[in-house]
Amino acid sequence: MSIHAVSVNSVSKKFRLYHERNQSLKSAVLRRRRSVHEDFWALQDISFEVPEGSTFGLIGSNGSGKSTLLKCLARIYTPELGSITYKGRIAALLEVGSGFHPELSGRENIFLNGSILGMSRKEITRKFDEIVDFSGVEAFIDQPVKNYSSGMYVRLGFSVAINVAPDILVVDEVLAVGDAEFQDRCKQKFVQFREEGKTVILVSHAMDMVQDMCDQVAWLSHGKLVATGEARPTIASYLKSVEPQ
Ligand SMILES: Nc1ncnc2c1ncn2[C@@H]1O[C@H](COP(=O)(O)OP(=O)(O)OP(=O)(O)O)[C@@H](O)[C@H]1O
Repeated sequence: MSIHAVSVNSVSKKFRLYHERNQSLKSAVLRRRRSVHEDFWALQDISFEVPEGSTFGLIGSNGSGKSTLLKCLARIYTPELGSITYKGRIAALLEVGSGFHPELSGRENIFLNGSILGMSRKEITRKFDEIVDFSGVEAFIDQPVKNYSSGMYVRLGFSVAINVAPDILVVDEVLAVGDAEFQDRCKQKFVQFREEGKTVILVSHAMDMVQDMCDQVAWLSHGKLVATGEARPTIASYLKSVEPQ
């Protein structure tokens, strides 16, 4: 029986879409404080399991709910319905620069981001050199990160996230921002993760990369789960579904 690193149980996530939001006190009074909105279910009744030690991809067209699901997995969003259970420590790398303060230096941000991700100061100090080495931004480590390029942000963010020694690493499309050499290094790191029995969950539109790296995928469409399964056949079905007729 395989052990699950993550179990997603009937998860639904709703957003409120405002049509006429009250922008002023006057409009609030005139409309008796009611804003006009409708509920939009970005995820509906999603259930699947991610086997421990696997690399797992989320695929689907634009707006299908992949990033929303990743944010639920990273506990940034709380689903209205359903639950997610985890086995182990989770670290997430979602948006370029998330968890970084622009005015602080790279060095200070390593400590800030590391502690947000659950590392102690001692642990960060011990891993500091390794984090900087992997990121390749040592020449700029004492510059405020607001002066970094988006690739440099991602390098540093990814480097901190993998050094948290997570059991589960959740990564959004951000890696696409890094250059080819950095992407290669990240891929090698994912392979090493798998060998160490760790779990990676990633979102990407690069189907060749997903096929290359993932054991299994979940395919989303309009907030619903179409299929989960072995990467190759599931990606083939997804690509067939989006082919022009
Ligand atoms: N904060 C939000 N408020 C309202 N609607 C949102 C919010 N975030 C996402 N949505 C909506 O939820 C749906 C799913 O969005 P999501 O970003 O999860 O899709 P995605 O599959 O990651 O898309 P892409 O491939 O373009 O990155 C979209 O219709 C989007 O407009």
